[in-house]
Amino acid sequence: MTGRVLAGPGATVRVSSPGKVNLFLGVGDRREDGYHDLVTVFHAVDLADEVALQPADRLSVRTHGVTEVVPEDGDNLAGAAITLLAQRLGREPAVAVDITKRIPVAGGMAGGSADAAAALVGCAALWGQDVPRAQLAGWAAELGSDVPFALSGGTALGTGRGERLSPVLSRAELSWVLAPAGGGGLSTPAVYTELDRLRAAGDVPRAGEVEPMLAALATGDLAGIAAEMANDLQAAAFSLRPELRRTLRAGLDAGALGGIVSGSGPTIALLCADPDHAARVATDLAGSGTVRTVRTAAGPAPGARVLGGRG
Ligand SMILES: C[C@@](CO)(OP(=O)(O)O)[C@H](O)COP(=O)(O)OP(=O)(O)OC[C@H]1O[C@@H](n2ccc(N)nc2=O)[C@H](O)[C@@H]1O
Ligand SMILES: Nc1ncnc2c1ncn2[C@@H]1O[C@H](COP(=O)(O)OP(=O)(O)O)[C@@H](O)[C@H]1O
Repeated sequence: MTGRVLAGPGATVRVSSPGKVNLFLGVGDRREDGYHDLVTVFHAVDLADEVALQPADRLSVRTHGVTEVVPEDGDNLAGAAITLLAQRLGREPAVAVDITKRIPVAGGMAGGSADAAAALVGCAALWGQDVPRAQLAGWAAELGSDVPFALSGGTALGTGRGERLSPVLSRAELSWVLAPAGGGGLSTPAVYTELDRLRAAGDVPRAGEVEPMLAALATGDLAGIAAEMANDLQAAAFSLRPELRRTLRAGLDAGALGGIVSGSGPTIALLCADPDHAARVATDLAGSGTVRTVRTAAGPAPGARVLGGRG
């Protein structure tokens, strides 16, 4: 159940919600409904957005901390989440939302999904509604394939279009260097479409089986995790953004254990041995001239959760 929060007039509920890296992303062929069946290992990282919600006369959504164009109000995924929740609970979506964005926009790290999950959890708390987690996860899946995982966080196996989750036993604490590529984000549908095009044009290697990754996670075998990282969307992201190859190469040359395009990209995620190693790789990569910004992060991180700061 979500926690019951008795929010008085003017109260603010703050929620932290994580970005993700797909440690493994196997993509099937395009389905009749336009989606692709996935076998993916989601891994939440502590690069998180913070979403503040307050009672108001009407729905409004503002974002801070990004230069990219992010839709506001009902077109923002957080606004869409509040509209859906209000409908289901028979209420007015009268909430002012303020999002501090840290997750790169359109970066393949599911930042919009994180904000949608935060809005669901935060609004339920603001309205003092005990919504069972399974109910919330069902509504999350209506908002987007990645939204249920942003609710759960941790490390999880995703199937279906990514919305069906099962727990993954993981003993690994992972240290990351994240390099959001310059030149703006990549559109998720465009990357899936490019993969379909590449597959129709020739033989594109597929990610293989997920079991070796699950085994490496279960034993906390960092070298095994690095070796088993795979992403079927990577070839499509490289095709649309060829310079990503250079960033990945520079990260590996800087000593990362392994590297991958995160989801549909263009963020490059580099696995490191520990936080100190990540800091060294980040410094080297920043000096390589192949990226504009570099961040470090750690996982697994918890899913969307109320921080409790109200008043
Ligand atoms: C690629 C992934 C990997 O985790 O993440 P991102 O790179 O976006 O973070 C996800 O599959 C993105 O999930 P999400 O961004 O929630 O996608 P949705 O809103 O559900 O769908 C947007 C569009 O992406 C395509 N899509 C999405 C999921 C899926 N399993 N197959 C698809 O083909 C479809 O064209 C769909 O219309
Ligand atoms: N709260 C939000 N944060 C970021 N992007 C959003 C949000 N709401 C809607 N969007 C739209 O969704 C698109 C994909 O955003 P995002 O979730 O950051 O990327 P990705 O799908 O690559 O993980 C953005 O280009 C933006 O137009």
